[in-house]
Amino acid sequence: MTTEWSLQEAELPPLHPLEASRAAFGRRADRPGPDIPVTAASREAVRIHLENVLPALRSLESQADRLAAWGAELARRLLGGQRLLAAGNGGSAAEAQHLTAELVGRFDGERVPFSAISLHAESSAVTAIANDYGYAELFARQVRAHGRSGDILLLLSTSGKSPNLLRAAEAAARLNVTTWALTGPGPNPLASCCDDAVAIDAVPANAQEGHLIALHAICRSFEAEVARKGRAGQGQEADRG
Ligand SMILES: O=C(CO)[C@@H](O)[C@H](O)[C@H](O)[C@H](O)COP(=O)(O)O
Repeated sequence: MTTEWSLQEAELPPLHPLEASRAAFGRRADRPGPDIPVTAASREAVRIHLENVLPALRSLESQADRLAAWGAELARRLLGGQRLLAAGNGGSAAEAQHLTAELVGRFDGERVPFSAISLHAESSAVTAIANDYGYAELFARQVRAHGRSGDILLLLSTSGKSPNLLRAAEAAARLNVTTWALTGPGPNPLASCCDDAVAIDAVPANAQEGHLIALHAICRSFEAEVARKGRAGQGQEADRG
């Protein structure tokens, strides 16, 4: 802050506590919501949505060990030079991309980058494949291009029925690429045809929110395993002197 600016600030009259809160948060602190009318239907829709977050969380909690196992296994594979491929449609595409960004960039601390690709984010390949081979082939073709034996393919879907994800799982199986499905309520075709699945027992939008929590949980386990392997490696180095 420059001296000039600090002088100007000091000259301002002190804000009333309510005004200060308004300035900080952009709305009046004595009201629960924005200064626009809210209908009973809107309020009820929001209440129900928030209420439906809990079943998604409970469903995730009951599958915590599987999420921990996925994170640890993902760490072992990526540390061994394998790759994560991920895909989804719409909101699930955004979730998949969130995970690959955590792995290529970083999640919660400094570490090496890992190989992870969101297949739907390859815009030129996506438009070309959809245009030339049809939307159902979108991910299967990319799995055949990028997938190597021992890689992991994570497929995200609320319905578990999207044909392009089902075809991708089939293509992966032929290449010995491990398939994991993160879906809405099971049973569903995608969860059934993948090697392993976490199916969240909640309405679709809330299941989709649950997917982000699941991905971050996987990242926690992933980083714990990466750190554990790092410490074990350092121990071996020290033993060798
Ligand atoms: O985000 C949402 C709904 O929350 C939508 O964009 C949704 O992801 C799209 O309709 C998808 O095409 C649905 O595909 P899927 O989850 O059933 O595989």
